[in-house]
Amino acid sequence: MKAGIIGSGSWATALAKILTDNGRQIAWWIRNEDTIRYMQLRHHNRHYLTSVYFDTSLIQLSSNIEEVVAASDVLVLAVPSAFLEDVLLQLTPEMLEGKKVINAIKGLVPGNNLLINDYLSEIFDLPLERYFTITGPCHAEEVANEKLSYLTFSGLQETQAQSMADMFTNSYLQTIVNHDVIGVQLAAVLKNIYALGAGIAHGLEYGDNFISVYITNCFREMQHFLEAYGKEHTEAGQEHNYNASAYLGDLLVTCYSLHSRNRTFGNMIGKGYSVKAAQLELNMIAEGYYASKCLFEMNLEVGAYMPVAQAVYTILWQHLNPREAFLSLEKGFI
Ligand SMILES: NC(=O)C1=CN([C@@H]2O[C@H](COP(=O)(O)OP(=O)(O)OC[C@H]3O[C@@H](n4cnc5c(N)ncnc54)[C@H](O)[C@@H]3O)[C@@H](O)[C@H]2O)C=CC1
Ligand SMILES: O=C(CO)COP(=O)(O)O
Repeated sequence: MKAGIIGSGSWATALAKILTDNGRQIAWWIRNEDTIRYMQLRHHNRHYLTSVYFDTSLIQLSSNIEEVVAASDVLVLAVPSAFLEDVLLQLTPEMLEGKKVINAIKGLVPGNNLLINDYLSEIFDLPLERYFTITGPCHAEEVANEKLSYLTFSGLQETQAQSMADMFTNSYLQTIVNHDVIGVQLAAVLKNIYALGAGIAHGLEYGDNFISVYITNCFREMQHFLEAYGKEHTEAGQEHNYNASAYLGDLLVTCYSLHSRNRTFGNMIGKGYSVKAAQLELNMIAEGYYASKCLFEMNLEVGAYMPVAQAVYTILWQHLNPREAFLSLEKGFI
């Protein structure tokens, strides 16, 4: 099974490293011709995870996405959610016929608030049986340094998810499989919002004691949302272990790790930067910014009690003063 990676940011680069470290041939779509030429010449990505060197004899590099799709059995989506539509609009449903898709994006499609599987089903007729996700607490920078990490592969059928996971498993990368292909995506979207909020709290100079209480409450809120969403949208009677690393673990790492772009972005907001200034300074994508709006709109239908996610949305999109927002959150925490 040959994988085609779509995207060339830090996560795409980390996933390409894992696959090629495992001796796998990959096709890799990189938007920018200069980045491709540089990779061919110097064997690394000039912009992201620059310490990672590749055996380029294993890689078919192309800025033509059709070529990469045609050469692959399974596509790994790893562009930030905000650019996904632009990238995929270059494809047609026929080009995806028979292909499997692994979504590594932790976000919803902005504008229509769709989960990536719903978007792929609507536009490309991709059935959920051919759709898988990669989630879990895993910063690309630690993959670059081969620090032991765990990724969860989800799919409707665990045996198929296992065959996706097997391509990635190695000495520094353990894999876990589950069938909660919808729940893990929502957990990943939510944890980005909460990590952004943890950054805001940090920027406001709350201490470790408060932040642990904050995260505890976020975890409860995450479960409320997943349960409320699940009642409407997934098969009844499915039990989920929210204490697993794809849910709780990713919330923890993103709220605490200094690698987190969401936390860093939030920290700047807490310190008084405007959204625009924080985006310019970060120069990378904080998915939680887009996710907070998508989630707010989605929750108008789902109706879960989401005071933290709502506070983050109101700070970022409606200019609520972060200090005031956190003062009112403080009162409701347990
Ligand atoms: N970085 C990480 O440690 C992890 C990231 N993810 C997820 O992976 C996804 C991708 O994030 P990263 O690779 O970290 O982002 P990044 O900020 O490292 O890279 C951004 C990428 O977007 C590309 N880009 C910029 N403008 C574009 C445009 N107009 N059209 C198409 N592409 C454009 C850039 O060339 C670059 O490849 C996100 O959903 C993120 O949540 C998931 C797990 C870990
Ligand atoms: O998803 C991630 C870690 O699991 C990456 O989080 P950030 O986008 O906040 O860096």
